[in-house]
Order: sequence, then C-alpha cells, then structure tokens
Amino acid sequence: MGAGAARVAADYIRQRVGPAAPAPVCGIVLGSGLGGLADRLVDAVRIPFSHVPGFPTATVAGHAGQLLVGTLADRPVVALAGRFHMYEGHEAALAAFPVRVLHALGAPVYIASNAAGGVRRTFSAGDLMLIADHMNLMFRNPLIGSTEPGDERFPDMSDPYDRDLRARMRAAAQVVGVPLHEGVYCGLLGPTYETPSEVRMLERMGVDAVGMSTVPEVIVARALGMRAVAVSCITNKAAGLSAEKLSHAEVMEAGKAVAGHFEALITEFVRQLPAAS
Ligand SMILES: O=P(O)(O)O[C@@H]1C[C@H](O)[C@@H](CO)O1
Ligand code: HPA
Repeated sequence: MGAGAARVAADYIRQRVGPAAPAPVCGIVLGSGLGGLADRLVDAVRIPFSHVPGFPTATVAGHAGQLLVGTLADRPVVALAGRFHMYEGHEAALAAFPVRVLHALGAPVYIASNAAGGVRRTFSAGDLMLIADHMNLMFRNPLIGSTEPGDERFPDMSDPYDRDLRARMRAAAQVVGVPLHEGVYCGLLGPTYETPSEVRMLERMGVDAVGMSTVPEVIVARALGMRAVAVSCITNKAAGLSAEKLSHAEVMEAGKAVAGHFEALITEFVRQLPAAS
C-alpha cells in the first residue's frame, strides 16, 4: 500500500469533493470513542471507508469508518472517524495507509488520537495525554519492504512527535482550559488487553500509556516528512492497576465522556495551526 495506491485514493477523494477544495492544513485520525469531533466539521463531505480505493472496511465498534473533508475552526481539514488496526488482520503498511492518503491530499501535519490504558499510576479515566514519544512493541514496521521513491528509507525517529506542534498543543490546552499531561505511548498488537505483569513491565520501561494503534501511522508520517502530533485519551487504568476488568464498551464510554475536552483541544490547535506548517 504505497504512494501509487495513495494517489489513486486521493484522486477519488478530490473527485468527490470537487477540484476547488483547498489543500487540508492537517489530517486527523479519531480513535475509539473520539469520533464525535467529526460532527464539528462544517460543510463536510462524508465518504464511507468502503468507497475509498484501497481502504478496507472498519470493523471495530466505535470507529464509524468515514473519511470527512470539511472545515474545522474555518481551516480545511481531512478527518478519519476510525482507523485500521493490525489486530484486525491488517499488515502494518495497511494500518498506516490512511496517512499516505492524507499526505497525497497535501496535508503537511498529521494529528493522531487514540484511546489508551493509563500505565502511569496517577492517570485515571478521562485524562488526556500528549504523546511525547512512543515505543514500538508491535514488533512490526510499516516501512518493511517499502521501496517507495518518496519514502525516507531510514527515517530519523529522535523527534517523532514534533516539538513545535507539541508546544502548540500545550498552548491550545491552556487557551481552552483543558488539563493536558504528557508522556510515552507504547503500541502493542492487541487485541487482548495486557496482563498485570505486562503492565508492570511497561511501567518499568518508562511507558505512561498503552494502546494498539498510532505507532505505524506516525512512522509513515515521519517517512513522508509530515509533522506528527498525537493525543491519547486515557480511558482506563491499565490492567492490574485497578480492580476493574477492561472492556471495549468501557473504553468507548470513557472516550465519549472526555469528548468535550478532546474536541475543544483539537479545534483550538487547528485554529492556531500556521497555514504552511
Ligand atoms: O483506535 P484506538 O487506538 O483509539 O483504539 C483503542 C485500542 C483498541 O482498538 C481499542 C481497545 O478498546 O481501543
Ligand atoms: O488498557 C488498554 N490497553 C490497550 N489498549 C487500550 N485502549 C484503551 N485502553 C487500553
């Protein structure tokens, strides 16, 4: 799933929205329970994933499976309500394919969001965490085998979550009065949640939040030279850190409960995004 396929998908999307549509200032992927931001887009053209060439169908509850082209805070954006996970049976390259499409549509900035379990003991459901860095414990890389001409073959990952964009996200949080933590996200394959022993291991490794996505997407964004920024919604304490059993229903509920804060934060961030970033 490389640049050629992404161009085909982007051409289809452009044809759906019309040639006069401006290039997006960013592309946004909305994680589990966070799809409500899509309803904030104005004059949105909604395209089901199943219509976009190369996209599989979204199979996870809480992922609407729609690509939207519209404006947020008067800025042109593309948003994906839903994503593809490797635990759905997809290769890492396919999980990250939407980022290639966002790039082909001209988005210079990639904004990821996800639901995640809080490994940092002070985290509780409803906290938002700006991702400072990630660990790839999926042991898959979407660039394996890629010989795409536009791809950096050996991308630098010393600053995967762009320093300037993180500062802008912190500033946006202050403007809208939303508490924003910052920490390290670890991507695991899933779909099982972690065991308590795994969570203790992650804690010792320096992980603050654990989830099942985002990492392949950000790797591809970096390989394409896009600037990336990401926010985790802590939907639960990670396994073993509370007496609660984990369920996807609880994850979606917690995502919806924090939706107001999350949407205000991302909307303000997009409002402040420079035109050519
Ligand atoms: O797509 P995200 O990363 O937001 O979804 C998380 C990880 C799993 O897909 C699911 C587990 O409940 O939520
Ligand atoms: O506890 C979790 N672990 C992994 N992924 C998750 N997504 C939401 N919560 C979790």
